[in-house]
Amino acid sequence: MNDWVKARVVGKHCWTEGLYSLQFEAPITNFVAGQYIKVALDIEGERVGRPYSLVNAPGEQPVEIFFNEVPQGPLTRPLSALNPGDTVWLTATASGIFTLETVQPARDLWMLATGTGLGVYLSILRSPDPWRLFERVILVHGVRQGADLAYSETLDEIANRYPGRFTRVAAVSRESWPTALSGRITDLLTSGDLERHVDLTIDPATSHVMLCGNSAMIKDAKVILEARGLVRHRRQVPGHYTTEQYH
Ligand SMILES: Cc1cc2nc3c(=O)[nH]c(=O)nc-3n(C[C@H](O)[C@H](O)[C@H](O)COP(=O)(O)OP(=O)(O)OC[C@H]3O[C@@H](n4cnc5c(N)ncnc54)[C@H](O)[C@@H]3O)c2cc1C
Repeated sequence: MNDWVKARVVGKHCWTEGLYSLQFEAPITNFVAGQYIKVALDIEGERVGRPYSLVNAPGEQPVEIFFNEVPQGPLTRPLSALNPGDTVWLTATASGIFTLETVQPARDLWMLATGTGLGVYLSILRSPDPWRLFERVILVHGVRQGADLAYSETLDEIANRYPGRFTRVAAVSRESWPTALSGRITDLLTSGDLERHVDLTIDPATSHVMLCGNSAMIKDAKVILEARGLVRHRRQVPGHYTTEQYH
């Protein structure tokens, strides 16, 4: 059973066609960075809910999600039509284990995201956790078009707050973009271009890798990482990479 609470939309941002952030006034503060809530609307008499990572840090308001419209998706089309003042249902309790809670400290934390998978890392980056556990944090955001590179001001602020410790890499796969590497994250891993660009190597002795986004990226990245000796992290058996699959 979901513990639904009614929440009011207090902010909306459209980054580019079909790519949105929504902010809610809701009593959800007690969560671990990296967790998600469910967001629901009553559509034709039925409550349609889907999980969304929290973008805000624990204790910060407003509650925020980052999502893209999915053609024929039952929820995202009506969700993107909401405006400040409208109401939605949210689960009051956040869930999920894609957090840094059980991860062993290492030198480098690599956060690899495709599309809206960026959102979960914003919450983690805004929390004290990565800065307590890792010396260097490398965020890699893979998108199809340069216009999909959302939250750049937020990422600039984080870079300014942690000089020399935070590196952010954009990878754009379907067009050439001035500030980005060209290609998919997995291809840039295979070619070595990503690590050459950052001047760091993903290695089980020094790295923890988080993977968030679509199933193809996660499946291919797992193969690449395991070939290099990284093993999946589990609560009871610490390893080197963790995953959160959105679709
Ligand atoms: C733990 C978890 C956290 C998630 N967090 C986020 C988040 O922060 N932001 C976000 O945008 N989505 C997130 N998702 C996906 C989200 O829950 C919905 O599936 C998505 O927003 C589409 O909802 P829908 O009802 O319109 O379509 P659905 O009925 O959910 O899906 C319709 C079809 O679209 C595919 N699909 C789902 N999401 C996408 C996508 N983003 N792009 C392309 N195809 C997709 C599904 O695999 C399915 O085939 C998360 C999923 C999980 C499991």
